Amino acid sequence: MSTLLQVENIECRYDQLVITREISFALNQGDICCLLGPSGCGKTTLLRTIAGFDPVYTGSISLNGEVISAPNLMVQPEERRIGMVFQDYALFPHLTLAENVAFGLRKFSDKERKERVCEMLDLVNMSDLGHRYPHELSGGQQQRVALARALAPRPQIILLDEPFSNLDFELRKHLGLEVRRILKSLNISGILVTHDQTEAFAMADYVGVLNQGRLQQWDTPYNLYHEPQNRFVANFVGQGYFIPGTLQNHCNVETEIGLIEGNRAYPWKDGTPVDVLLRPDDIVHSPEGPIKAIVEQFTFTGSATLYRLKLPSGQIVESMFNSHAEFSIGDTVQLEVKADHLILFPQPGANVNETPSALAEAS
Ligand SMILES: Nc1ncnc2c1ncn2[C@@H]1O[C@H](COP(=O)(O)OP(=O)(O)OP(=O)(O)O)[C@@H](O)[C@H]1O
Repeated sequence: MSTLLQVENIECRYDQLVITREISFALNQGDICCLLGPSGCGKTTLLRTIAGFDPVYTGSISLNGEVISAPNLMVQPEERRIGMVFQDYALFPHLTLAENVAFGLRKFSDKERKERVCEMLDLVNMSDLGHRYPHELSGGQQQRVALARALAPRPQIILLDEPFSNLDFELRKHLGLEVRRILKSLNISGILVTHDQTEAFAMADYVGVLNQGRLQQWDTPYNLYHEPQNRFVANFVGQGYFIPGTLQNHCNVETEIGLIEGNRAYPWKDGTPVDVLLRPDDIVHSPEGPIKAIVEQFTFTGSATLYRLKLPSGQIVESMFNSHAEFSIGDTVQLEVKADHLILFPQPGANVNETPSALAEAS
């Protein structure tokens, strides 16, 4: 597979204010990625920079091996073969849907333009509605037309800036999967900006987690959840709580709920104070289980119920119970830990005293 987009060590600024720094990632032809992060972390700035609306201060962006952004170099947005889909659809209200889709096709012949408009409206399941105006459509329909318009000039890559955030939950889920299907069927790459993790996981092959203008991790959804590289990613992606403990034999942790056994070695000395990440699926309801906790809160989700539980020390953990196991706030429940691998971080200020040779021995 060939690299389509290469973002190398870019820094973006508004005036002298640094917004994103040291951002690097690459996207292969046909891959869909997502930029995920809290409000204000720089997702839209990064997207606008890739689109060519904003310059880079350092580093470079290349598309198909050609540099399109570097300090003092900025290929114009319309020359980049990059399509954009915005949160507010941004359709031209005075043009019909067909005219909206045809808008970027001025260089095509009349015949080609007509064919392309039909093909694109068909692709987004709107072929019967080409004569309508945007105000005659629902939000979901308008966003489909916006996608058709962005895809019509055959871009190499589509940038989607929170495209579903004005839509209700069910429609977002449905449209997200549909957009993925459409992009995959055309082998067109996409970059989606969102702060909705479920959307990112459902749509993207790779997710870049940003915080305060820096890329924290670029990885598959599976790895972000199971192998977070730092505390920010561990907290931001998925649910879960850290509980404190001390490292033993490089892989196990002694905690208030007993010895939690891990199956991988960490390079820190025995006795290092660590925090263990426990996801709701790492702690399971077990009527004979050795751990007792009090129900603080619960959220019924249908097939399962997420319980927020207080351990004797006051430490909070979460656990996903089968929804048939019903408990009320204040009830005592029994639990056991079933974590197959442990995600540990040294406690802030801990002297970790890394010992690579000990790691080799332990593993
Ligand atoms: N035109 C601008 N001039 C100056 N500062 C800006 C400009 N646009 C954005 N910023 C600032 O840059 C930072 C990053 O904004 P950006 O819109 O990229 O974040 P975001 O992650 O997309 O946030 P959100 O999820 O809320 O849309 C913010 O602090 C914002 O105030």
